Order: sequence, then structure tokens, then C-alpha cells
Amino acid sequence: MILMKDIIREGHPTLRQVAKEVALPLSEEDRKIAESLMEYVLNSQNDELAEKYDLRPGIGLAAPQINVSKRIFAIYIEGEDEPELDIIAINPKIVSHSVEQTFLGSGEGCLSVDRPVEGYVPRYARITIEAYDLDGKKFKKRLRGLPAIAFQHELDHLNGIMFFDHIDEKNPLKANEFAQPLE
Ligand SMILES: O=CN(O)CCNC(=O)c1cccc(Cl)c1Cl
Ligand code: NI
Repeated sequence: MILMKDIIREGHPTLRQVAKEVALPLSEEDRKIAESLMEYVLNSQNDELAEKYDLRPGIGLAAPQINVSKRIFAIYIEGEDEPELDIIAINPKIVSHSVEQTFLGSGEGCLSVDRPVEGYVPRYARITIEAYDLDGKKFKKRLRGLPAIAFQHELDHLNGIMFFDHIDEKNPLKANEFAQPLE
């Protein structure tokens, strides 16, 4: 299982690389990598396991964060009755997006960043994405809200981008005129 010691931190060059597309159908190795990312995310949201193994909670995790420069990430966002988003995404891409932007009023955090970084991270408010699942089957989703924000945070990791790259240096708590805060 992935532990915090396996997660690379800012300054590690892999976090700034553009990750490579993954061959389909997935090799056994790549399937295990994908499953381990989701396993971490789920474990980190389980109070008992998170405490037992000292895991920082996360709603997503991308392969580059465990020093694997491949286009794979997992996202799990709990919902009322069913998860808001529960995906393992292979070779993901945004195929279209709204002009309108959004951001989390509380900003974003990252397991690869061991410091709080204040500021609004502008994201597309609504996105249409395409990716492949563990079985190599292509899927398409329209996302909004936190799922859309999380998808963009993880996709950034595959392109060597960190969330703080998007924060306006001069005025971190400025929201541009197209952006509406998420709740
Ligand atoms: O790349 C994934 N992580 O670094 C996991 C830790 N960060 C979070 O769970 C997190 C927190 C706030 C906003 C977003 Cl969008 C995300 Cl993703
Ligand atoms: Ni992150």
C-alpha cells in the first residue's frame, strides 16, 4: 500500500515532468499502479486507517506523485447516497469546458506540497472529459463543482503543473470576473 513516505514532494523533478501516455490494454504493472492510487485515496478517507498509517487525506492522487510519470490518476469524492465522483482515469483529457470559472474559497492543498499555500485557484466551472478505465474502455463525463476542480488538479499533475502555479501572485485572493466561488 502507498504510504506518505512514497509520495514525492515539491522540488522533486518528476512533479514538473509531462507524464507519458499509457499503452492499452493496461499491463499488469500499470493496473496495479492505478489500483494502488485509488487504494491510497480510499484509505486516506478512512479515519481508522488514516490514523493507523499516518495518511494525509486526499480526494485524488496522480501517478507522478508516487514518482511514476504515467498518465494515470484516481479520484474519490464521497456524496450523500453515492459518491460524487469515483474514477480511475487512464490517459485523461478535457475535451471541452465552460468559459465560466470557479474556485474553492478555502483554496487547494496537495500531498506533494508540505506547506499551506493561500489563494484562489481558478478552474473551469464545467468540463467534459474523456479517459479510459481499468479495462481499457473509453468513458466520457460532464463534471461540475468539486469533481470538476479535482479532475483539473489531478490532470495538472500529469502535465507538471502544481495548484499554486495558478494563484495570482500579486493578489492571491482576487477572483477574476468570470469566476464564481464554489459554495
Ligand atoms: O493531487 C492530489 N492531492 O495532492 C491530494 C491532496 N489534495 C486534495 O485532496 C485536494 C484538496 C483541495 C482541493 C483539491 Cl482539488 C484537492 Cl485534489
Ligand atoms: Ni495534488
